[in-house]
Amino acid sequence: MTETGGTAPVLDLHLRGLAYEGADILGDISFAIPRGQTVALVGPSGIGKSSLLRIFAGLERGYDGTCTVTGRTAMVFQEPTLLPWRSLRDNITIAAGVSTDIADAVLADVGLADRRDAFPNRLSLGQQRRLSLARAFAVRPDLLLMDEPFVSLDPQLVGEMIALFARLRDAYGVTTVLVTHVVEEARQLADRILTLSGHPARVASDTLNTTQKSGA
Ligand SMILES: Nc1ncnc2c1ncn2[C@@H]1O[C@H](COP(=O)(O)OP(=O)(O)OP(=O)(O)O)[C@@H](O)[C@H]1O
Repeated sequence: MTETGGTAPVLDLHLRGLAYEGADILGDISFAIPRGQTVALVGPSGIGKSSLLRIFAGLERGYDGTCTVTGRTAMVFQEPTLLPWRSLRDNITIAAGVSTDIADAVLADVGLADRRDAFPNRLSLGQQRRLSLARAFAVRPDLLLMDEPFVSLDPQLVGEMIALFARLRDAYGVTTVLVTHVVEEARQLADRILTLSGHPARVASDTLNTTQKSGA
């Protein structure tokens, strides 16, 4: 999945620091992510993984440094954050530039084509997660940010979601940052594993993953 090919990185980070209420959370962290790469961001609870993801998403402004993202971002959260009063299709078309045709195509991609007029509260947890993935892919993001997207699912569903994500990522060729505390998920999905540690957090290791199972 890694395509460096001389193009500008999708993400270029030069962070000098992020503090909340006077407490230094993130320190000096610099790296770039080439187009097409899947990066797993790992580290202990509370280290600042979600904070870093929020910086990438443009949701966190109070940091020192620069973060340049080339193109569109989409985010998949731990919880699906769906709009219960809108149909599945309308949950997807709410994003700017997403037509009903695109919504229907992406719903078919995740196996929910026949449920497009249903409401999210009629879906199983697994279906809700699939809808959440569909919504993110529908905007054709240049950078997909996923914050523990497979948490609190049973092991069979985790396996299905990992396979679905890998299939969509390969089909759409999207660059991804996946926050996870599950080492096996990182090994299965990532081209590269960035580990945060310390207070304030820095990159403790940045390694290419040679054990990735293709197609998950
Ligand atoms: N808006 C905020 N205001 C104050 N402190 C915050 C805020 N957001 C996060 N923190 C603190 O910053 C630190 C890093 O939080 P963050 O959620 O980024 O960690 P994390 O590595 O994603 O943790 P986890 O794996 O448990 O989700 C934690 O100590 C957290 O309590």
